[in-house]
Amino acid sequence: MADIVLSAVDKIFGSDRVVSNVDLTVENGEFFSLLGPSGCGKTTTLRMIAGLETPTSGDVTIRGQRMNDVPINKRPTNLVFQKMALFPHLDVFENVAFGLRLKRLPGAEIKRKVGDILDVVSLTGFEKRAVSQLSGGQQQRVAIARALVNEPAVLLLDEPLGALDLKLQLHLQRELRRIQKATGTTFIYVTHNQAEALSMSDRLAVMNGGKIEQIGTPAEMYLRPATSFVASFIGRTNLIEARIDNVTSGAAHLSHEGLPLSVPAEELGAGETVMLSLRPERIEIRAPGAEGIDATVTEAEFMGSTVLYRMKTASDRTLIVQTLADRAPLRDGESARIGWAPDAAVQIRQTSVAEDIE
Ligand SMILES: Nc1ncnc2c1ncn2[C@@H]1O[C@H](COP(=O)(O)OP(=O)(O)OP(=O)(O)O)[C@@H](O)[C@H]1O
Repeated sequence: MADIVLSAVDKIFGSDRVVSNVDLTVENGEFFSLLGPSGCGKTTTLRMIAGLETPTSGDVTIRGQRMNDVPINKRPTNLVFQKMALFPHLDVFENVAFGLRLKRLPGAEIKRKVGDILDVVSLTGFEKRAVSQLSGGQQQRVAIARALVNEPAVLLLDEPLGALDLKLQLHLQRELRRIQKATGTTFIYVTHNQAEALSMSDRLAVMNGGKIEQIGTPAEMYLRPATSFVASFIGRTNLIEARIDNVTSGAAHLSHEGLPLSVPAEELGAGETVMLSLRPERIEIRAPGAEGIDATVTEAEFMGSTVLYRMKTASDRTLIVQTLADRAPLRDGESARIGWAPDAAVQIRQTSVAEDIE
């Protein structure tokens, strides 16, 4: 059963439509991320699921029940923010036990539940520790334990790792994924960090300007982006606009920089202009004289296992090329033969292009 369904949800603040016609289904037990740049409406969407905001129009349904008018404390959801306020005067055990004490559960049951959840978040042995004596990552795990101990059907997480350093973020990403699988809780995770969303999610939605651009698995989003925004926001890409030369048996043929490309044709015809995404790793550096074109390195970025080049072609176009760092890197100004397989690009719809934030 779907845990959460948003249908035609709009949120308007004053004259700003910050969430626009959002349709979304999250399945039971899924790790689902809302990914997008700052201000795209992902937090507002999460807050409407939590009950902190009311949709201007459309419906939010959780486990088959329409939630629009259900107050936050009556929803089967719990929220974890970037900076969780723990109770500084209570120890770890009491911070986690807080919600259970409010429910007046028997002491033995509270002890068992808190013990179980501290085990899940790898904090067994920290029960009596003051929260002020914990690291940032440990505090965030206490916050997550406090939310999970109430056994919510859905845990809503708004950039919960945003305030932590990179190493801790990477560690807790894996921990969160493990916790989610161990408890089977549905997670809806808001982030602007594409690497985080790709590595953790079963599926994700990319939002831009209040709208959902695409929903899919991480591999689908990367390998078959639907729009120019998704192609440029998730990973890097070369966006190519080209005219179709001819169409044969379901494939449209065109060329870029004189090299052939083809995409499944469906409803395309010769002469039409299409937009394609050609990932940097699909462009190969070839031996001198091999089939391809010559291009000159204008910038080389050594990234460890790979090298990223910006290369200029004879017609003064820049292509981004990424190769394994298994050969001596090309230097600025050096020229090389490059090429690609005809099926290296995918067709996309033109929307906006994500700004390079790196
Ligand atoms: N209560 C409010 N009143 C007016 N405008 C708001 C309110 N809350 C959010 N907004 C606006 O709605 C837009 C979307 O905000 P939202 O917080 O949902 O974005 P976001 O994608 O989560 O961004 P970020 O990652 O920066 O938090 C922003 O332009 C924001 O300024």
